[in-house]
Amino acid sequence: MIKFLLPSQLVADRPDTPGASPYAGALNDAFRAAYPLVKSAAWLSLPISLFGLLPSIFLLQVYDRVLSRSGVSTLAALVCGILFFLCIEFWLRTRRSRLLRNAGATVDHGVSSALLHSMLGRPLRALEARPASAWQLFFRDVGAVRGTVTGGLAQSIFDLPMAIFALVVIGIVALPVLPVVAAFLAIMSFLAWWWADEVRAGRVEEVQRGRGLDRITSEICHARETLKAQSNDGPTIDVWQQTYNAWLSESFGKNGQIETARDGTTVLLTVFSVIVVTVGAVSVMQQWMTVGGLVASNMLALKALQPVAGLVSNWRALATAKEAAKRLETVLGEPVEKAPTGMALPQPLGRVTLKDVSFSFTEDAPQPVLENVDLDIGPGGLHVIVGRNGAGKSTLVKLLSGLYTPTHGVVSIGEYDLSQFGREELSRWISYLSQEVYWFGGPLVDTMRRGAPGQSDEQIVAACKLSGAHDFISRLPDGYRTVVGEGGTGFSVGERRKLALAMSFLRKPSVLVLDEPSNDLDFQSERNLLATMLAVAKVRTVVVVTHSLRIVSAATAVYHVTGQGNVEIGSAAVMVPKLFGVKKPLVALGDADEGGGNAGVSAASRSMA
Ligand SMILES: Nc1ncnc2c1ncn2[C@@H]1O[C@H](COP(=O)(O)OP(=O)(O)OP(=O)(O)O)[C@@H](O)[C@H]1O
Repeated sequence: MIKFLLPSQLVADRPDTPGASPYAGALNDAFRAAYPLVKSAAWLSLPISLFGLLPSIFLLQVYDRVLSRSGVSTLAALVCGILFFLCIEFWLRTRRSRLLRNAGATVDHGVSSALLHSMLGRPLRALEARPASAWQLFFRDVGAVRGTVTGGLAQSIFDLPMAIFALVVIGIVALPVLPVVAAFLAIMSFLAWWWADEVRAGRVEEVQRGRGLDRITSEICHARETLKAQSNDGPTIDVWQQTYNAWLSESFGKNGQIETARDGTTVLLTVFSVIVVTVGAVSVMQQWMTVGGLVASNMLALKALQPVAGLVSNWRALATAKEAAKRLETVLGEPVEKAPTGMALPQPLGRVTLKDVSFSFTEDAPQPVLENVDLDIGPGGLHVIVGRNGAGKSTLVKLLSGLYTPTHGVVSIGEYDLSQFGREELSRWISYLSQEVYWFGGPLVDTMRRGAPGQSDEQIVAACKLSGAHDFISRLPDGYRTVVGEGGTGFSVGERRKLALAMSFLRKPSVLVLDEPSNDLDFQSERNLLATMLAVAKVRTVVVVTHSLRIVSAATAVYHVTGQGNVEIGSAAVMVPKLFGVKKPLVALGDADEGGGNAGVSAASRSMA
C-alpha cells in the first residue's frame, strides 16, 4: 500500500541505463536501503491496529457486563487487562516510530549524499548554470521526500488495517451499524481521492512561485552588505514584495482549498457520528443490538475512519513530496564528470598544450570566445595571460585547467589528453586559483588541511610563508588555530587571497594557474607575490592572468587574448611596449628577489620542488 502511494521515483526500480549518471537511481537506492525498516514498521502496525480496538471492546464489556450485573471484580480485571495491553501498544508504537525515523534518516542520508556528490561532481559549466539558491532548495526537497516515510502520511497508511479490523468487530457487535460505517468509509475514500486531485491541480504553479521567492530572498541575504553599502535597497525590496505577493495569492487560494477539505472532513466525521448513534439507538430500541454495542461501534467507527481522514489532511505533504522527488530525479540524473581513472600515472612535468582549441558558451553564440587556438606552455616558467575585460582570459585558463571542455580541439598535459581524467586526479597536477576566493569558516589550519590532506605543520607554514600569509597569521593571538568566520570574515580580502594562494602552493601541482592573484594585494605584497611566483616558476609551470604591468614585465612568455577569438604570443620585451604603451618592461626577467622584502622565498620555494 505504502509503495502504491509513495512517489514513484522512490519505489519504482530503475533499469540500468549505460552512460547515465551514477546518482540517477539514488532515490530508489535510498528507499531500497530503508525498505526493510519500513516493512518491519508495517508488520508492527498489525498488532498496533488490533490493540487499537481494545478500548472499544473494553467499553462494550463495561456497558453489557459490568453495569448490568454490578460486576466490580470484572471491572477490576478489565481495567488491569486494558492497562496491560495499552502498555504493550505504547511499546509497539515507540518501536514503530523509531523504525520509521531510521528509515527516514536512511532515505535522507542516501539522497542528500548523492545530491552533494552529484553537485560537486558535475562540470563547472553545469554548476555555473544554476544559482546557489536552487541547490539549497534541492536539499530542502530531500526533507519533503523523507517526510513521506517518517511523517503523518506514513502513520495514516500504516493505520489503514485498523479500518478493516474495526469493520469486522462492528459486524460482530453492532451489525445494524455496519452498512452506515461501510458507506461512510466509501464516501471518505472517494473524497480523499478527489481532494488529492484538487490539491495537485495548481500545485506546480504555487511551488514554482514559492521557489522563486526563496531564490530572491536567498540572493538578498547574500547581497545584504552590498545593498546596505549602496543604500539602494528600495527597488530590491519592491521586486521581493511583488514576488512575495504573487506567491501569497497563489498559496492563499491553494491553502483555502486544503483548509476547506480539512474542515469538511471534520464536519463529516461529526455528521457520521450522529448518524451512527441514531441508527444504533433505533437498533437498541428494536433490541437488534446492546447499548454496549452502540457505544463500542461509535468508537470503532471513528477508528475506521481516522486513517482515511488522516490521508486527506496529508495529501498536501504527499503532493509536495511527489513534486520534490520529480525535481530530485531530474537533477540527480544530470551528467557528472568522469570518475577517476584509478591509474597511478607519474606526475607530468607541467607542459600544457592546446591544439586547435575553440570554445563557445552557447551553440548559437555569434562568435566563439576562443577559436582554433594553438598554445604550448611550459614546462616551467612564468606564463602571463593578458587582455581586456571580457576578452576570454578566465575562459582560457579554465580550459587549460580542465575545468571547461573545449567545444573543439584538445588540451593536454604532457602526453595526456586532459579529457580522460576526473577532476580529482587533474587537480593534483593542475591547481587553479579562481578570481573569487571563498574561505570556509572554522580553525584556519583545519581548513587548510581539508584542502590538502596529509600535510605536516611545517609544510603548511612553508606554503603560508610562500604566499605571504604567514606574516599576518603569526601576529594573530591564536595564530594558525584562529577561528575564521563564514566565507573568511575576520580577514581582509587581500589576506584571504594570500590564504588561498597558500592552499594552491600546498598541493604542489605541476602547473599552478592563478587568475588575477594580485587583485586586492598592496604594492609590497604584489612585489613579494611576484618574487614567489618567479621562484616557483623555476620548478613548476606558473600561469597567471593579470592586469599588473609589474608581473607582465617579469613573464617568461606573454599571451594576449585579443577578444577576437585568437591569442597573440610574445616575450615581455615585445608585448609590454605593445600592450601597455611603455618603452620597456619594469623589471629584468628572472629577477626572483626583486623587491627584496620576501626573505625566505627561495628557501620556501624549495618546498614546492
Ligand atoms: N558562464 C558564462 N556564460 C556565458 N558567457 C560567459 C560566462 N562566463 C563568461 N562569459 C562571457 O565570455 C566572455 C569571456 O569571459 P571571461 O570571464 O573569460 O573574460 P576575462 O577576459 O577573464 O574578463 P575579466 O578581465 O573581466 O575577468 C565574456 O564576454 C563573458 O561575458
